Amino acid sequence: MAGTLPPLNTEPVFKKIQEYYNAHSQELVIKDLFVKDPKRFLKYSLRLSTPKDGEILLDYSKNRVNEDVWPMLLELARVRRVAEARDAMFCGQHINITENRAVLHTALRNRSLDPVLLDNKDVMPDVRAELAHMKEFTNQVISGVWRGCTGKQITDVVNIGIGGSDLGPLMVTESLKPYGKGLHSHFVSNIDGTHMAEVLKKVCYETTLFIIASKTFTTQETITNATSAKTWLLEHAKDEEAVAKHFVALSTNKEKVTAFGIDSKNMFGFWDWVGGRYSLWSAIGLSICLSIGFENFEQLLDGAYWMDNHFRSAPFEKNAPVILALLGVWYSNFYKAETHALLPYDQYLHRFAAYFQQGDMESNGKFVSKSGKPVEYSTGPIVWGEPGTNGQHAFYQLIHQGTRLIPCDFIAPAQTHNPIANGKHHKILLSNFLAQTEALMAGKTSDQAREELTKAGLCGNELENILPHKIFTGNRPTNSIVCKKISPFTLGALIALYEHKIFVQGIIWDINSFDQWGVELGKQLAKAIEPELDNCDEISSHDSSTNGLINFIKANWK
Ligand SMILES: O=P(O)(O)OC[C@H]1O[C@H](O)[C@H](O)[C@@H](O)[C@@H]1O
Repeated sequence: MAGTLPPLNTEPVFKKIQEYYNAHSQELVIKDLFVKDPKRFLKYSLRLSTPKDGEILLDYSKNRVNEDVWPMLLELARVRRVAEARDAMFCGQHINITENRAVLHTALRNRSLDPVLLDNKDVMPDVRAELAHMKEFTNQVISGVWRGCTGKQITDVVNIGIGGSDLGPLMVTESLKPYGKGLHSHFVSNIDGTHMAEVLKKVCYETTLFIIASKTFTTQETITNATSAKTWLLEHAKDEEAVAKHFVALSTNKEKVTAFGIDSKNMFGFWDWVGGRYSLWSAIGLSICLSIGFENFEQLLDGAYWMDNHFRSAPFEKNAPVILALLGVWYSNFYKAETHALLPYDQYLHRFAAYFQQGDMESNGKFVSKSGKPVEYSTGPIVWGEPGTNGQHAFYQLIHQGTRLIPCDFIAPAQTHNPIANGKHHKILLSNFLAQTEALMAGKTSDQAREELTKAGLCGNELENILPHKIFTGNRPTNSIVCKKISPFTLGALIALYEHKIFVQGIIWDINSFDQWGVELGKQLAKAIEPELDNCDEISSHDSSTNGLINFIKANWK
């Protein structure tokens, strides 16, 4: 395993980058860099030649990097021993040190015949057996061989899970809707009874399959929702035997699944070396299989596997996850950017940013290094975003003219699945995709704004008063990722690209990207509060704010 790293800010190359930033950051004006170097696009873009569904283009030329700083950033990845850490992950070392676990979601999409050894045992036979089980079940449900308790074919699938057991399947199912095989997919995650109640209004017990997705099978929201779904089914079916036809479980915890009343024959397993937020490639992907069919799920795995190999083999200067990671480090640690926006120009990708909010923020939202010492630099950014062009009419104002620097990734497919109105919609969508990164980079100078206002007939005080509001400082950095179309293969590759970006950043920041202790405290306190909501007694055991809130709720809930 890679040895201990010194604090990032003490690395000589980090200090060199800091010095460079202090002396030269004002000179890094992206539009000027393009003027100076006609080959800039070629130098700072990467065409990923995938074997299926076309190339993927990563254009990172609209960033505040030049030939001085970029090699130093690449050097930073080397001195932080990213390659060694990457190999340790792929080779099954226990890199999740606080839980003493390997991190092997890449084995789930290992499409080669090579073994993947974990503590000297090949995990691949178990992985393949689980995939075979998923395939068999998926085909049975889609073809109508698997039937509900009254003999009717399944028409609706309800995935009950939360966090990693919800966001991945939901995002992929939405992203790949054009590949749907006819079943209706629903997702219930929130403990708020409204989520379950609204889904139950839409489905019929005879034709609905509930998938209870939970790595631990102890998550309060999921178990409560699953219990309510079971009660609902039994109220209608009036037969305990119905559970076996309408409930399956996806989990690592056989004991708890059986205790819940789901037969282990109807359980799809995975392992503690699959992190929740990296689990869509495992049995947790069953709702994806049921939506798009098993062959398409395999394509998703193929795409991710292709990206895994790219990450493992490409030199850093041509390695897409490493490039994205280094740009993120540059803006987070030197420009002190707080956030990173993911902006897909594809309506099907409308949950992409939400998915990577968990992927990134749960992985890299850490304040201590692997050795347990507080870090003296910022780690994971706030990740957010909405699909274009909706975002343009909402929050892009701040990206263009606000006081904060917000690095953005723009993602678009050249082809749409829905070329309605003779492709007009997609042409407008792509024009906006292209215009935004150009506008963010180029901005609008005072002279340009003045000229426009003059042409519009303004002059004197009227012109001078409005002028400052019309200026765009520009120089706002973006990456553009373009693929041919959003296919299962391409999506698999895109997801793996971001997973590995997050991994590389975690290594550079020397944090454990694979635990999530930060979500525990709130759960503990909620457990303590729950019994206090059982009666109308006035509560005084907390701080006065929490007491006040509890007592207000109690006074108003009836
Ligand atoms: O799959 P489960 O065990 O039900 O866990 C669901 C989710 O809950 C936890 O609180 C974690 O923060 C997530 O990483 C996890 O994905």
